[in-house]
Amino acid sequence: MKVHIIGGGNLGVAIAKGLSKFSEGNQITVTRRNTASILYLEELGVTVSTDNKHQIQDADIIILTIKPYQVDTVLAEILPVISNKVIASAVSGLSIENLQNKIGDGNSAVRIMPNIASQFGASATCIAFHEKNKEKAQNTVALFQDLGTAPIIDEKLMDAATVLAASGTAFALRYIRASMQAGIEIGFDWQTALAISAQTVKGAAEMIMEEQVHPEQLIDRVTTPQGCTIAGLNEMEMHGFSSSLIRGIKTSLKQIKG
Ligand SMILES: NC(=O)C1=CN([C@@H]2O[C@H](COP(=O)(O)OP(=O)(O)OC[C@H]3O[C@@H](n4cnc5c(N)ncnc54)[C@H](OP(=O)(O)O)[C@@H]3O)[C@@H](O)[C@H]2O)C=CC1
Ligand SMILES: O=C(O)[C@@H]1CCC=N1
Repeated sequence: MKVHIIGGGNLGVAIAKGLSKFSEGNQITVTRRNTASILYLEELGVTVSTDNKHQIQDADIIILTIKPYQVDTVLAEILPVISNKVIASAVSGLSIENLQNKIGDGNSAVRIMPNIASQFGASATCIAFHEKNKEKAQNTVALFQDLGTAPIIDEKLMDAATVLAASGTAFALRYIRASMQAGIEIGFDWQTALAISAQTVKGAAEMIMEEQVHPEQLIDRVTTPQGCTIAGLNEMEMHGFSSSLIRGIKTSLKQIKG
């Protein structure tokens, strides 16, 4: 597939790198105004351009990874030269209806919410589209399945998906950082503490995905009666571990909804 990514920043580059490594048979173009910092992508076979219209007529999917306030400018530039295109937008807060109105009936809007782990083929990319665009959205779904998981969700959950799956990457990293900091206090240098913390989170996530059970069932396998794990967990909960995460996620959601 010919994939045209407009907005070669944090997310656009992560998707381009992921596609170049985990998805076969694609030709990828990434655009931004100042390309100096992403020219290295050319070594991965990615075309880098400052021209948003560069061979865009040939694209099978146009992916928007720009900020919300950049959308109108970019669309004003590309709409005169495209027709019958799928435009997959990762722009947070931009509804399918709004995007479809902007791009007109001649093109099809799909909403995607990847995260930066796309780069490692490990994103949880939620995807939403209107029923009438179901067929046209299938290429997008296939593409993001190569970059991790790509559940199709009801659009009304898209803001929630943004917080859980995209912001969630930062939340998970903050857990790892805190664990690392504790690791230093109890005797490790930061590199060793970080490596242990990251691998431990990866292992826990792999168990959940493999066994598909409620986390508490696995936690029960770790918590020896009168042992150190339950003592630590109870102390964490006393200080609001779960409730602070839940409150943080709900606050993020409020921020998106405005
Ligand atoms: N970062 C993340 O983890 C996630 C982000 N998102 C959403 O994705 C979008 C992008 O986020 P993020 O990657 O973090 O933002 P960045 O600021 O890192 O990337 C946006 C890019 O767009 C480029 N850009 C701006 N104007 C234009 C233009 N006219 N034509 C072409 N490119 C342009 C900018 O480069 P230049 O200035 O050189 O043109 C910049 O590199 C946002 O809407 C965000 O909400 C969604 C999920 C996850
Ligand atoms: O923080 C943000 O607003 C964007 C959307 C999700 C991840 N980054």
